[in-house]
Amino acid sequence: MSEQRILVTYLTQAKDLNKKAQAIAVGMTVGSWTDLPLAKQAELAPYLGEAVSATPLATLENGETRGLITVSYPTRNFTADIPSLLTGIFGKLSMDGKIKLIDIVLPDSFLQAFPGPKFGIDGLRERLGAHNRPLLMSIFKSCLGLPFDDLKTQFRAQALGGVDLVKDDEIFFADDRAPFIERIKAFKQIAQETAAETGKPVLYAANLTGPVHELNEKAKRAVDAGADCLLFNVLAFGFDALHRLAADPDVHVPIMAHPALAGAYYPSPDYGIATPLLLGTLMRVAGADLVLFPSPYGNVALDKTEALQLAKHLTDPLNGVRRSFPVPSAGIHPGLVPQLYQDFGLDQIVNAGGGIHGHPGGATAGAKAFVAAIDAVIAGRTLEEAATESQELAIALEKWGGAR
Ligand SMILES: CSCCC(=O)C(=O)COP(=O)(O)O
Repeated sequence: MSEQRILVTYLTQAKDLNKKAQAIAVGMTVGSWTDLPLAKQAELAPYLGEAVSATPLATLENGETRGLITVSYPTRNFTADIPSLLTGIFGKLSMDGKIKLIDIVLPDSFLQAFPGPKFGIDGLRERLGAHNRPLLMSIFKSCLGLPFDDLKTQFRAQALGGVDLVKDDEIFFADDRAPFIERIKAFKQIAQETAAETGKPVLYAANLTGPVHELNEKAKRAVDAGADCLLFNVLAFGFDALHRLAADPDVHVPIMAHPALAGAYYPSPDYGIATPLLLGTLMRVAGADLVLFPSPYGNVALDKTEALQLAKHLTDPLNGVRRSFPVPSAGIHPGLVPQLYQDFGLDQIVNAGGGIHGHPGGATAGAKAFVAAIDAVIAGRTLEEAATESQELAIALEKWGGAR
């Protein structure tokens, strides 16, 4: 059977897109080709990249063509990890003029080396016993420097409002006032108390930080202490750190990927890595169970087409790799729930920090407003109708308005 190849698509510009694709295929693999003696060519042929296609999109004022090119790479060129993949297909190329990495299609033989999410959408729904609605998550605002008791109060308030998950802020590292393991134990205890009151479980996602070689050990200690979920700043640590956590059988809790630093990669139309690949395919393949990304509506907005494509990359069939939960975030308030539902559907997590804590009635009321909004869209009702039965939602709509 012939070796399966990795297909890589780039957006670039050149006088001749076909020639550029050929130059990349050779330059990113064996380095030079036509000048080599025939015997050497035969020896190196199994390692040679191939130009697959060139699709022009526009002719530029300087006479160059802007377009998509696809190059295929033999899987034998890589070790089965994302650092080798990214370096091999885009390492020095990322610094060589206008070129953006758009998509990677990994063959089965290569994908098998990656864990993918341990739990994914179905596993997380199972843990929460919540199958027929978007989930709801709230974010501590703020964490840093607060006394432990304040954090406990914040956790209790969010949980009593009926959220499914509470996550740390991603900038919560200096936790000497509320140490990592102690937080996990304390919030677990509070979660048990609030579940007895509300009838709803709530999971706490603790921010996993520290030296990269200590992460797995720290994650295991968290699991032993009763951790429900881990928040992880994937791009700061590197995709391989996520891969190693997801592949570790002792770290049997869902991992939530935060997009911190992603703005250094995706916003340029000409450079970097496209968001559906960066925060979609790569996060999922490396093992993120939940992936936060900027929603198209908030204060840190992502282009809507890209956000929808990203969510598809997290949830479309991918050779048996579990689906990751899309978590469109930033600037989310209850009035946006119908829009979120229309755009991202059932399998998403509605996630809010300011939209919960900024409620005039406090975090419990803020969470209740979201619960009422989610129940309304699932029942096919308008928020205005639901607000006649939920004072918390009525107050939220008065403060933030409805969907834009
Ligand atoms: C840019 S996506 C990550 C969103 C995030 O981490 C966050 O804290 C959002 O907070 P908000 O108050 O805008 O809900």
